[in-house]
Amino acid sequence: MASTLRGGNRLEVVRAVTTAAAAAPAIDPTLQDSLKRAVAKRAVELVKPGMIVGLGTGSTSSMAIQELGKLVSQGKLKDVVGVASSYQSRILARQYGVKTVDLNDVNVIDFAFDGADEVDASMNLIKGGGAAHTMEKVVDAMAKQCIILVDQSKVVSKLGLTFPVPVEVLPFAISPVLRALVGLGGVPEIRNALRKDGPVITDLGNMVVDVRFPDGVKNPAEMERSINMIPGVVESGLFVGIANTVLVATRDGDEITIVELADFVRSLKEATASG
Ligand SMILES: O=C(CO)[C@H](O)[C@H](O)COP(=O)(O)O
Repeated sequence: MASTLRGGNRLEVVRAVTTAAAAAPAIDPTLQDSLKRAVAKRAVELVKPGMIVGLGTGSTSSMAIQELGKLVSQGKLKDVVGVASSYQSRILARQYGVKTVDLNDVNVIDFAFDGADEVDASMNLIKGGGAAHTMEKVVDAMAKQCIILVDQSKVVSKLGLTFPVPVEVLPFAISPVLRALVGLGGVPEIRNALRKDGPVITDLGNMVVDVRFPDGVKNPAEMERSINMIPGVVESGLFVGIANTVLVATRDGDEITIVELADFVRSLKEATASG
């Protein structure tokens, strides 16, 4: 799968990959929605009848659940069941006619799709923009094949320069955890709800702390371990070694193209080298 990056698209992509500042959105929201829809459709083409499917959380995963529901209702995917990673994905699955089972009722998940907030060239991820990363990590890690769906603006050269690392924390332990995160070089901030006063409370009843790292995350595997070692931390939004495939939706002239991450990164480097 190859992608040719042209004109404004290339500049836009290069900016998304190299920028340290998040002042302006890296991508036009309408284009981003079209890219998300396209990659969501591609993901569900990979689902086979009889599969147990991990259902990610977020807008891209929501589109994939809708697309999955369409195929199920057309009778093209018999005996598919979903394992939800949040209330959002469970409710959507029900709404779109995808049966769900409890995670504890399955021994294996055949295939999981999920979104991400940032992806680096080694398929390390930042997740948790929707505060669902703890359950997502369990579902994604259990899958034989975990496929991550992103638009081009999510691909970065280094994690954490733009998006903070979300950390789910037991409310009981919030103060010591905040201090420990500072000790790791982070600038933590408790995430506040938008349409509720006070903090976001996750589906599991915990708080979320967004941790900024001024120079980005140097070693994602080490940082994931260090954060998860802090007593009171439930789970960090760094996902290392979980994704098997990352599909990137990119605009190619007037067309939307879906490419694998390695191809996307290669074409980006070629485009940058050729000026
Ligand atoms: O990790 C997540 C939720 O906790 C989402 O997958 C991530 O935030 C990406 O979301 P979107 O597809 O809406 O851009």
